[in-house]
Amino acid sequence: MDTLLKTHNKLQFLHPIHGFADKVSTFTSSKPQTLEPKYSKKTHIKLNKDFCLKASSSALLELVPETKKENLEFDLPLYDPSKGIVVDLVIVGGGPAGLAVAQQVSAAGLSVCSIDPSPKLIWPNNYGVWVDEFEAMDLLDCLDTTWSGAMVYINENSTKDLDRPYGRVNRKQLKSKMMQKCISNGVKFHQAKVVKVIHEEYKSLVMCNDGVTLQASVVLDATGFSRCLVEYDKPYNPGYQVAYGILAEVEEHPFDVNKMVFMDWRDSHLDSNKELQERNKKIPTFLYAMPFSSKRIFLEETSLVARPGLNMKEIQERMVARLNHLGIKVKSIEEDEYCVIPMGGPLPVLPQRVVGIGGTAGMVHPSTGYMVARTLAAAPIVARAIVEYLGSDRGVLGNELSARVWKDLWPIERRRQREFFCFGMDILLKLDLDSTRSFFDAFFNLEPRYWHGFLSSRLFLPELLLFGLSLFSHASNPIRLEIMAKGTLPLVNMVNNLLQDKE
Ligand SMILES: CC(C)=CCC/C(C)=C/C=C/C(C)=C/C=C/C(C)=C/C=C/C=C(C)/C=C/C=C(C)/C=C/C=C(\C)CCC=C(C)C
Repeated sequence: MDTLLKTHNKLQFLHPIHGFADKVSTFTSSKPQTLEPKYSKKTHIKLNKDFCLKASSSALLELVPETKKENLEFDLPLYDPSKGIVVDLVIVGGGPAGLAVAQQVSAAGLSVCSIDPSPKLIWPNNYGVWVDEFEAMDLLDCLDTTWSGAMVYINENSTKDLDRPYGRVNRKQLKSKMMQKCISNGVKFHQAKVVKVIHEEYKSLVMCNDGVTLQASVVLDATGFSRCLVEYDKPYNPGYQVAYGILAEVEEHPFDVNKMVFMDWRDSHLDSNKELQERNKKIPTFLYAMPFSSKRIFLEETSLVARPGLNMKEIQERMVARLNHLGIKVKSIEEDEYCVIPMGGPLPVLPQRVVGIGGTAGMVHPSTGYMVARTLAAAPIVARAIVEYLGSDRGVLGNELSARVWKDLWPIERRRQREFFCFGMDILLKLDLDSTRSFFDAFFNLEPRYWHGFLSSRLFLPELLLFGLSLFSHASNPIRLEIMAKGTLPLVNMVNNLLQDKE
């Protein structure tokens, strides 16, 4: 993980592992002040048998072990700078997005070099996806746990039982699988950070912090939210998803191990702390949980989206209060994670010479913060475009080639879809706890094709309009009024943006 990007509302915004991007810009760490991301696995700290968290987040943080970075055991074929050859594609960032494109472009016989400061490091964070999304990409073997469905707790009296299987990504398996394919296809690796790119008419020079310069026909920026090379020309004003999560061994927990907890909006744990409760009513957080067994569970207190992002300490306090209330006694913590995910905001300049994918290319779902599945599904589109244009004898190179790849990545239908998702995010930003509950009550009452399609970016503008109308018709009168009052300006903005965006 590279550099501190910016400090915002006391939160530290870090690069994700280069290019890794669903629930991203996140890091696993033992202490919130730490700027370097850390990764810990199975380094439990064992506690007294009857230790129980008291109402303080510092007690929780004390359980977090010192972290160790875990690397994959691969002998990487290294790029040889002495040869001075022009490679077809240089990919900056070795996250899922970057490796997926590397794997697919190299499979077509083109030369590819992947640049990353830690190419063997296992990606941090617990990534969740809907099982059907990974099944469609033949990646079921990269899920280590699946649940037959998911629960949404709207409030103390109302729940939704979502009949859609959910899974946790096995990040080690996913990365190993991609690396193996890259290696057997002849991808070369260079361990460094990129500091600058200079473009000539038909090739680009990629300069690294170790003094090495690579020459490439195409450069792909897959560095996640660091937006290392891709340029933006509009003010950056995203919402922020902020979350704190722990993978813990507990004495017991109240959740069904066959269902993951997608959202728990209950707030009775804050009854005895009126100040926290008031703040939670204005900017609510929910619990997201993956119960692996009756004694091992991943728990994450999450602010869906806020601008500015919610303070991390506040989130930790809310989490501790919730765990106490639920009677969850944490015995040890395997790892923890801090997540700060920018959502929405403008797209990069389209087109531009450097090509992008993932967070750097605006691919986080603006209403949910999810990205892995969408990015992995976009990788073949980028790879196919690069192979088609670069491999053709039509002489498509330089700016023209990049423009065509960008067009394939962000065709008009996808840009319109994103506008609608940003409109959704603008509404979410304005909802307090009560309205958020009513909103999701209506959302999860929709026909599955609507809510599945919305969350998995499978609906395009005409269907999204039907989705919006259907949500409106399922909503209670107060939330309809709220959508009209708070959604009018975002709706006008969306319509303006849609009208201005020409093919
Ligand atoms: C990194 C890691 C590992 C982590 C991170 C953290 C977490 C855990 C996270 C989680 C998350 C989640 C769970 C999320 C979820 C989300 C969701 C569900 C979302 C949803 C959303 C929705 C929406 C936004 C919707 C919207 C709608 C609308 C806008 C509508 C409207 C309507 C109207 C206005 C009416 C009229 C009509 C038309 C327009 C046509």
